[in-house]
Amino acid sequence: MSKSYVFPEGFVWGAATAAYQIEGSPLADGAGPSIWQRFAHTPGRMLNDDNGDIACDHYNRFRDDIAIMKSLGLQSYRFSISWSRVLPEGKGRVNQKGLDFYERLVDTLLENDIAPVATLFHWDLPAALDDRGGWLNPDVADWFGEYSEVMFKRLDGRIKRWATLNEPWVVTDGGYLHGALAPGHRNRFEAPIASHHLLRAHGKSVQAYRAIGQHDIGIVVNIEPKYAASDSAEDQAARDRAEAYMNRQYLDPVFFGKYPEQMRDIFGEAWPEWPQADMDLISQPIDFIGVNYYTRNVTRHDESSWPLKASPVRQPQHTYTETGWEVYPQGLTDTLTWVKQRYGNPQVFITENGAAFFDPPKAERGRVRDPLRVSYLRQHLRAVHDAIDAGCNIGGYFVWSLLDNLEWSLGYSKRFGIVHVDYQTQTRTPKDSARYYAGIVASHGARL
Ligand SMILES: OC[C@@H]1[C@@H](O)[C@H](O)[C@@H](O)c2[nH]c(CCc3ccccc3)c[n+]21
Repeated sequence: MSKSYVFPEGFVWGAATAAYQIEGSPLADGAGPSIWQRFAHTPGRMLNDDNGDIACDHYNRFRDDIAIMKSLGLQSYRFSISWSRVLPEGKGRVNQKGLDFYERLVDTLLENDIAPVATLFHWDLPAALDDRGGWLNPDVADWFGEYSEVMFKRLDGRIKRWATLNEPWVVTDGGYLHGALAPGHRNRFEAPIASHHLLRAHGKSVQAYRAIGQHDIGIVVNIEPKYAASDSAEDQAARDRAEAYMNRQYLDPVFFGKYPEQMRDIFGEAWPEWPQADMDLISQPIDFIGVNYYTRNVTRHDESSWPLKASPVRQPQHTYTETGWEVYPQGLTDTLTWVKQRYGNPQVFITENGAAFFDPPKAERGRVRDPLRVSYLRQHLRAVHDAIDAGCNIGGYFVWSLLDNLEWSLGYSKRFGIVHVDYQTQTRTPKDSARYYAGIVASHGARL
């Protein structure tokens, strides 16, 4: 007898996007540049010299995109707010037209019975703040608190679920340690400082919310479960370091008020000591966490890898996506039960889960067949249900992504959308996976 995959009453079905990846018009209506607008116009940083000047033109087409969400039966939509649209210099003067865009977006979502979930920071730091040191300047926490307050005052109540940061790990590892993402630094001493200031900024935003907000606030982290490649002590230690570095470096401070002990092993002299007052600010209570899950990592000790001394071991028995990620749905169940067990079963939303497989640049007679993505979604939604059966407190699921969009420095080469975008005509075409997902939503999982 196969089990029923009907999800609990109130489980929320949604899709996710981010501002710089879909909006286009980055400087319209008084918006200031972000570090991603600057990075994307820096020769050599972006595949095919792609940039977000147009992207999915969502800034102009958001009503059509909301109509698509409605047609799919989505109950919620996770998007991010471009800080420099609202505060062109990152602080001080508010650009009302920038705020107006997000107000129109939110009101149109509500008119269509779609609950907005807003991420305040999804990597696009105002360039004016980067000129002042960005995440390396301790004042950035106050700047983020000020921006948060502007947004809470204008939209709290219509937005009932706020996320402060999207994936501080990626911001630090990509933007300050390895340099593949904006602002493109490669500095072992900067990375821990950026991480800490990101978490302090999270804390200032939560503090601001507790003073004026009436609903829920949390943080979104990417979790990639680590599995030792062998029983050897060095592979186990490598796994522990990798788990501390990616999966615990942010959640341990938020939930326990302290960093994993492995951080000093990893960064050595580059790992500072921080005051307890900072850890108290970082670890004030939140209402939920967003978990972004894509893949797992089978980890071995690797003396040559920097700074982790750990490397992934490829798993040829499994399918890999266009971004080189192993399809491993059990890793999502393992991630959710790990969060439950380690952090006391907090409310979790899967705020991103999805895959890039090859999709054609144009639809064929109004159709885009994406069987691998349909299979990916089925397997991972079943994995979520298994975690709920194991007692995990899961509030909902947001597929990444609603639309094909700008995959950061990989440009438009990777398509994660359940809705296809023809970048030459801006035509949207729901893929087979969108129809599949709509059926899951309509049956609340019964058709899984
Ligand atoms: O790469 C797909 C998406 C991005 O388009 C989103 O903006 C971003 O939030 C996002 N994060 C991740 C996970 C990052 C990650 C994957 C695997 C290993 C380490 C980190 C995947 N994605």
